Amino acid sequence: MIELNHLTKVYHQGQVKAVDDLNLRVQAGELFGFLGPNGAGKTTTIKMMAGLLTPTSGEVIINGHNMARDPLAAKGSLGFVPDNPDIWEKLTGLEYLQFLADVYRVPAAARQARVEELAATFELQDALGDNIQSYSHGMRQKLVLIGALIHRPPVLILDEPMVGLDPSSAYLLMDILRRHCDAGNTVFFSTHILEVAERLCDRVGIINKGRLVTLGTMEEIKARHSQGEETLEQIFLEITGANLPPERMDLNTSKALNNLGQHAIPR
Ligand SMILES: Nc1ncnc2c1ncn2[C@@H]1O[C@H](COP(=O)(O)OP(=O)(O)OP(=O)(O)O)[C@@H](O)[C@H]1O
Repeated sequence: MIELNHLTKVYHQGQVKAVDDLNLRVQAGELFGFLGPNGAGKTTTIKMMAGLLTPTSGEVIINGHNMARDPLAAKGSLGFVPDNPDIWEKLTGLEYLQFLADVYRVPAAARQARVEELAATFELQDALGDNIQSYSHGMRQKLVLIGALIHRPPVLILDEPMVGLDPSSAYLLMDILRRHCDAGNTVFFSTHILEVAERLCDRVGIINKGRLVTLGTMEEIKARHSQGEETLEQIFLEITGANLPPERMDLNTSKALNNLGQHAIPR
């Protein structure tokens, strides 16, 4: 479970309020999508949730542990995938995973089986002996994902996890996120791919200029913000005040969806 209470982050001695009094609860078993235009405050929120940034005020509670008061327990309860998979390039994939398994105190007896299972799921098993510097962006992203799942965290937080993944890997990731939730865990991820959020998430929240502007299931959001058949993209444009025509608004969205091709998005 994730709980954010009055979470606020101010940069530049008060000139930029990146996150403004954010209140949110994401339950166990819930897959939550965090949407917002560029600069809305998504990464800042996620970095505070992961314990990488100190809030100006407010609190983050992960699986019942307060991030400020009990950071080890809070961080031990979460897996984190940052928006850029910058990892130690001189290590092999396996060394990187062993290091994370040490950090998260994964019992030695369980380690090998978990690494093998996750590497097989992401089809990375043949590359684990190679230096990370030889990995493609997508392979690095997969390795970071495996590292984030190595300790079976009850809370998984991901910042734009679909970026850089090919269609089948993106599909695989969505399936894994859904299964992680169905096993009773909490998943929170930011995305620009609105249709992925629409099809995959139990609830979504849209942040704009640091404030949570709407929150709920797709049905709830549509009932609240639309008169008829608007898509999430149209609602998003309307409530974030973006005024580009939909076909130009988010090239990532249409490109990513084209890439996904005929893959059905798992529910
Ligand atoms: N280290 C920083 N110092 C000063 N301002 C910052 C810093 N990091 C972010 N900001 C500002 O805070 C606001 C929110 O940024 P943030 O990166 O959280 O948005 P985002 O929703 O993740 O954007 P994007 O979708 O483009 O990644 C922006 O106005 C940004 O310029």
